Amino acid sequence: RNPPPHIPGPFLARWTHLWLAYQAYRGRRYKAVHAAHLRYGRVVRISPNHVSVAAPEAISVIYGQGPRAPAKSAFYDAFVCNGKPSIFSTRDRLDHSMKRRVVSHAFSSSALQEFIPLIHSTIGDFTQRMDEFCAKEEYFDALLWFNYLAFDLLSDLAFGERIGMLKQGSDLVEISRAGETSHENAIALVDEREHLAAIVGIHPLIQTVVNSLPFLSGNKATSGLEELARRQVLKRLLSGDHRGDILGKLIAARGYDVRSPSTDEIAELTAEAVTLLIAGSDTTSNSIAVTLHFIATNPPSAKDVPYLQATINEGLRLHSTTAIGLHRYAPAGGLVCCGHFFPEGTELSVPAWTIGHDPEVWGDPEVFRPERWLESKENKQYLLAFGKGPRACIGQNLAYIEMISVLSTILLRYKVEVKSQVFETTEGFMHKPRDCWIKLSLR
Ligand code: HEM
Repeated sequence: RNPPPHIPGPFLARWTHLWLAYQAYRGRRYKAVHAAHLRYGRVVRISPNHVSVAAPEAISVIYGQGPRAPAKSAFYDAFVCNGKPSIFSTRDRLDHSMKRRVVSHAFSSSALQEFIPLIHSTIGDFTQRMDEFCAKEEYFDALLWFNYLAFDLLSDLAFGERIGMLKQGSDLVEISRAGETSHENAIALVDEREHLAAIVGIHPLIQTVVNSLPFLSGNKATSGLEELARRQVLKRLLSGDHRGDILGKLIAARGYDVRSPSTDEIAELTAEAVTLLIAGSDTTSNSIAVTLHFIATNPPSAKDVPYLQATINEGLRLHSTTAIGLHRYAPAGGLVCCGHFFPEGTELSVPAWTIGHDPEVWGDPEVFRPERWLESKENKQYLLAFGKGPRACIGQNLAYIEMISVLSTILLRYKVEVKSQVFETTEGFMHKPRDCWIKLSLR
């Protein structure tokens, strides 16, 4: 079942999963895998049973459609919440198609049209808070505020109620554990859960050992987020409301009786709610922060919506919000990719950061040049920020609406100065900036 023995890779990675797990622990997996590709070539072993393929032609093979499409690997078990796989973490093809059909109601173009006034109203509140920073004429960490905005936006669309971070100017949320209530930072909970999952997902044994240690901060973060999501789900069910929020659409599509939901139904909705909270907030806010940084540190240019969308794509590529390769298994009968045969069960991935920085694909990959997206529509097939194939991001259109609305509001209303020309990043499952210090003044 192991991949062919001649595939090169870092010495330790040939023998143990701990090499990759250690890189993930250090928050630099994408850098280590990229360095391995520079040294060993396009096809590299990054764990005893895992081969990273940094070739554009591998994208449609490893993330392909159809009955023999490689399925998500056991890596995703680390993202299962409450013992119930969500649309994101389920590995079973049938279960996934059924969930995707149900969830897609909430992301259809008519649903997105309904969401636009809600998005604008939350951005209105965000703008008020930004005006206060303008008046202070001081640098502030805008990443925090993009996070508050994204959480409020997402909770409004998902549960029909904003968590209220913009209003309180903080991400503290109430969490009850074993009868005790405390206030915890929601953003830290998301970061810790995501980071832990990205490490332990690398091998089932690591998952078993780490999951048995409930005192670890990542495990506490998981239970905290589950509790937060379960509370929102119960509140939403008990309200008996018929609002068109994402949870409402899920409940309707499933035909659940909101007056007497079963434990199983609550667990399922909670798993989807945690996924929405994590997948929909952190990702968008980090992408907004890096794109704003790139805009502020590069010469000003035309500002219409297609150009802004091109700018966002360039930010997603250059920073690579999704930087690691997303894990898949070679299907029954194996798979041929880039001239190699991989037996069934070989873990395979295409490293998003490496593809986003491949000179053969982009020509000048280190240059921030939004025009490349207007020059060629072909480029989109190499942008891995939203994944590809049947498991690609279902929230992609919503994310673009959010990012375009927020960035155009900021750029039209304020002049933006960044404190530093460079930003430091870290990596959990997603690749994110550590902060985004800016100063705003009214135009
Ligand atoms: C810039 C913003 C975003 C980025 C970069 C992003 C990235 C991704 C990626 C890379 C995947 C595929 C993961 C994999 O194969 O392992 C994914 C899946 C997913 N995303 Fe997003 N996402 C973003 C915004 C959103 C939003 C706003 C939502 C919802 C509110 C969302 C919900 C989901 C869901 C539910 C999945 C699982 C889809 C499936 O397996 O069928 N995402 N996202």
